[in-house]
Amino acid sequence: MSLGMGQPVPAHHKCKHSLRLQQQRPSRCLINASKPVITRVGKLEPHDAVAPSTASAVDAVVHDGRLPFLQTLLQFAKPNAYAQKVLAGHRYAWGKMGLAYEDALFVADPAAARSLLTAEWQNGIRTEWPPTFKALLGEQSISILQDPQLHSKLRQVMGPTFSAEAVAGLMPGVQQTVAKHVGRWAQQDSFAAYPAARLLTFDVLVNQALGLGMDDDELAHFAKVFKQWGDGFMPPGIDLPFTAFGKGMAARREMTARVQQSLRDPDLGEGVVQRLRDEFGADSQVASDNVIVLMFAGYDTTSSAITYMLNQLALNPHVLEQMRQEQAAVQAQHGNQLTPAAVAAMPYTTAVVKETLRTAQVIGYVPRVATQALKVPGGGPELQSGCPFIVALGAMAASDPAAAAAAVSAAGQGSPDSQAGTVQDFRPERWLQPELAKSLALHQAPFGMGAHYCLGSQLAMAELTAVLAELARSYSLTADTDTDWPDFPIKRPANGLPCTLRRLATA
Ligand code: HEM
Repeated sequence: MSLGMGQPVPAHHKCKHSLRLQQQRPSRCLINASKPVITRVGKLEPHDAVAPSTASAVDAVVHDGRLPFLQTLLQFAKPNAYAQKVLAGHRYAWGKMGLAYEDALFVADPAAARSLLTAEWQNGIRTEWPPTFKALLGEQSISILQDPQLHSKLRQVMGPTFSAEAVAGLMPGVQQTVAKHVGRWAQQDSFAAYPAARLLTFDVLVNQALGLGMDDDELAHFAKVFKQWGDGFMPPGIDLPFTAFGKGMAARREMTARVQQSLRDPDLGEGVVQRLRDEFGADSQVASDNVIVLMFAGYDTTSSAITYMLNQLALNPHVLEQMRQEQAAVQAQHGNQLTPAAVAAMPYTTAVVKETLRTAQVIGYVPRVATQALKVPGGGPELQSGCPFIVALGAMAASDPAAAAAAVSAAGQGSPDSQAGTVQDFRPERWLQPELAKSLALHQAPFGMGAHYCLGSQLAMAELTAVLAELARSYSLTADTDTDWPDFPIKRPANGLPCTLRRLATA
């Protein structure tokens, strides 16, 4: 799901003081701000990866990452990059957020972030969405609702569809859908990867995961409706027929009507839609809001990741080559089906999926608000009730010393492609090095953490794996990778990523 940092926070949750007051007296959001700001102390160092922060007075020091007004505009096009700029390599930073230019705490300490999000309901932490998100997703959707019992019930009802076992059962359909779309891509001289990946993930979602039974025409129509709906999330959210938000709301009404048609269908097959209906009733808003939120959460995110993966493969042909060898061995032993045993026999391909998610940072941050006074665990600062904060997943991932360590070790071995040696280098093999596992597990959280941990992570991994297997087994790939990647409302290539696929003579 894409999350909006560059969005106004509702007034009742704002820290009320101005920037000028912030600089003159202790912040309402940050009790320890009266201490002197010593930015060096809070900086993430490589040893932090293996020794997560423990209670310590010095950790409470927060970097002052408040940027000049013009620089805060970066949050609207590249909020993940903005969060990293505010943090500037520190565990915690005090930065500006949203149209209203509010103060928020940015958190990049992996242990503290995990601890905060794991117990978020108990700690009075809530997801904090701007009004456009609430209106477009629905007040009763799992991401928006503020009732812990209903949240837990929804996870129980929807979870079984997305468990590892259930996704293994969906895999034949996912694999078939992927083969159909990739085959169509290869029939064109060139195709734009981003819209093509969107159509693929929409197909998987509505027909495999949700069982809504859309044919190609309806699929193409609702993919457009969905785009119109997605465009509505951009602020300022004025509900008129000609504004993006107004058109988004019209799209939501059309989607709700289509979802309700399935909910009321007596022949509806087994699955998550049927379970929502049985639990909450065919006409309930809880059921329809949560079918829609599943589409929202699973569509843009996965298509963004697939597109970024194609970009990385085009830039790193040796990775595709290495997967080809692995896939040939897997096919020889397990046949063509991506059974659990076959997937378990492809560690390098799985490492490519993980490295894609690490470098793509599809969701670079998750926004929250403290609804009661809160001490950030592990010696972090204190927040007062009403203070917004951002868990900066992207900054955390980028501070992972395992990334830099792999680059350094590859350079030491004289690897030909190791000159750059930065954490952004695409090196799937880092996931196969046992000595880096602890650090990667601590810092990499592409699917979030804790109470709101991504419900569809297994499905997303399955889709990425199926695309990689299909490409490596049967196609060569080139792409125009010379493009910018804005990341709001979702990370995507400005040029759509024109690609060419050719079927291998041996396929
Ligand atoms: C690469 C693809 C994906 C990424 C990177 C991703 C990432 C995330 C993240 C970071 C969160 C946590 C948000 C928060 O803490 O506020 C989340 C939540 C969620 N995701 Fe995903 N996701 C992906 C694919 C999917 C798919 C395929 C589905 C299902 C079809 C899905 C369903 C959900 C749902 C329902 C939630 C809300 C869970 C809750 O609030 O309890 N996601 N996702």
